[in-house]
Amino acid sequence: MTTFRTIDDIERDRRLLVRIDVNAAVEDGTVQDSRRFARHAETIQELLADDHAIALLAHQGRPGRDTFVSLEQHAEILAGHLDHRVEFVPDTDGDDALAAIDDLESGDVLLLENVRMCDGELPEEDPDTKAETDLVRTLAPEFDAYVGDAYSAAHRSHASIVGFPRVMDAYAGRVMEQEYTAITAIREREFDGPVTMVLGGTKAEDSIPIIERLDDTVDRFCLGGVVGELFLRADGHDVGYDVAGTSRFDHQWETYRDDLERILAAYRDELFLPTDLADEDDDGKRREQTLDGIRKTHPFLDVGSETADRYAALASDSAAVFVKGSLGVFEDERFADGTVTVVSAIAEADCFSVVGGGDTARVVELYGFDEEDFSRVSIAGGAYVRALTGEPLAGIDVLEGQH
Ligand SMILES: Nc1ncnc2c1ncn2[C@@H]1O[C@H](COP(=O)(O)OP(=O)(O)OP(=O)(O)O)[C@@H](O)[C@H]1O
Ligand SMILES: O=C(O)[C@H](O)COP(=O)(O)O
Repeated sequence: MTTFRTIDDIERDRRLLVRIDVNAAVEDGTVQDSRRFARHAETIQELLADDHAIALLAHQGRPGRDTFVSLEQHAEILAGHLDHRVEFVPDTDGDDALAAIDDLESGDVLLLENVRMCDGELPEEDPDTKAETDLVRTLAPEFDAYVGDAYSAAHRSHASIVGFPRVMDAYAGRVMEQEYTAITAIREREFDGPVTMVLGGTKAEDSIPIIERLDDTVDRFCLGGVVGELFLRADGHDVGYDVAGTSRFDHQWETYRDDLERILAAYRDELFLPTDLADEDDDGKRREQTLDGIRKTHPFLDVGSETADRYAALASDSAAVFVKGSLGVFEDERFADGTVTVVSAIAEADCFSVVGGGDTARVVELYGFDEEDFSRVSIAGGAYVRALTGEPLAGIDVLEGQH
């Protein structure tokens, strides 16, 4: 249930400042992934149908990283998804930006330069402080209303997320509304049957609080990926440590060993661990090993087929399934079987389903799944984890504060 106003509540033909999140993987200066563009295009199409004049605010990367680039190419990619011109202005809140905003007419779409190039944007501060930044003070008077559509950045208390709603009428865009509804379902909905979470990926720091805080809601956690191996190590198996130059395990083990062992003991009935794992043999082929007498000599890159089938059966027999993190390195086809088998079972099952995680949700696109077969394929990463663990999202709180 949403507790904020949405774009359905905006009168037609207004001047709107719309915060989207098209932050993407960037290699050698070039954007690699367009999922977020496609989603925000849906919100923008709806706004265009209502004759609004639209200026878009977004970020890419962070200062000091090589993904911190101009949004010029983002405007082109977005225009492709919209099938509508998107004017790019290489300025965010200076004279050039104000001149372009002044020229905005109904049906126009303008993308301002990377908002993280503005001094006031980034430090995490409370909404009232962010409302005092030059960015907010300069741009807010130019518009009738603000639309917050950047759910995947809603965990950041940045000026463009929390500052504008303090001083303007603010509404949630479709992405914000849909992601919020799907993800908060895990806490707010009663499901008529078991709730399963596929919990993999690389980060113990994400998985530990998810298990602890969703203990009452989730009946089975199917563990895999680096996280699964760390739990296997906690269970006394000879896996879950770095070999062959990897550096994913030992530092996490040192940091989280006590938590992993404690959680395994406390929630053993709900935790499902891999019973076989896959690695690469000397000929570069996939090789599977069961846990009996297992010794890690190569990096394991997927769960084995016995584990995948077991998890798929659990997913098929669930009223709801949430995916956070993959069961293996699905980007390499040889090690996609675990994740793809389970995601296929979810797609076929008649259950409420959310596939999320910044990297993991790519599996849907990469392996040709139909998004319609899931209740939601989330485009959020950090915000997804925070929402699952029940932490407030600053960008949602400010929208709710308007109600
Ligand atoms: N056994 C493994 N060894 C190395 N990497 C793995 C393994 N299993 C899964 N991964 C990697 O985990 C990644 C997905 O999990 P990640 O921890 O990045 O979580 P996410 O929720 O998808 O993303 P994020 O938290 O960054 O938004 C994939 O890119 C995959 O290659
Ligand atoms: O990609 C994301 O998760 C969001 O855009 C937030 O980006 P950040 O982690 O750089 O704040």
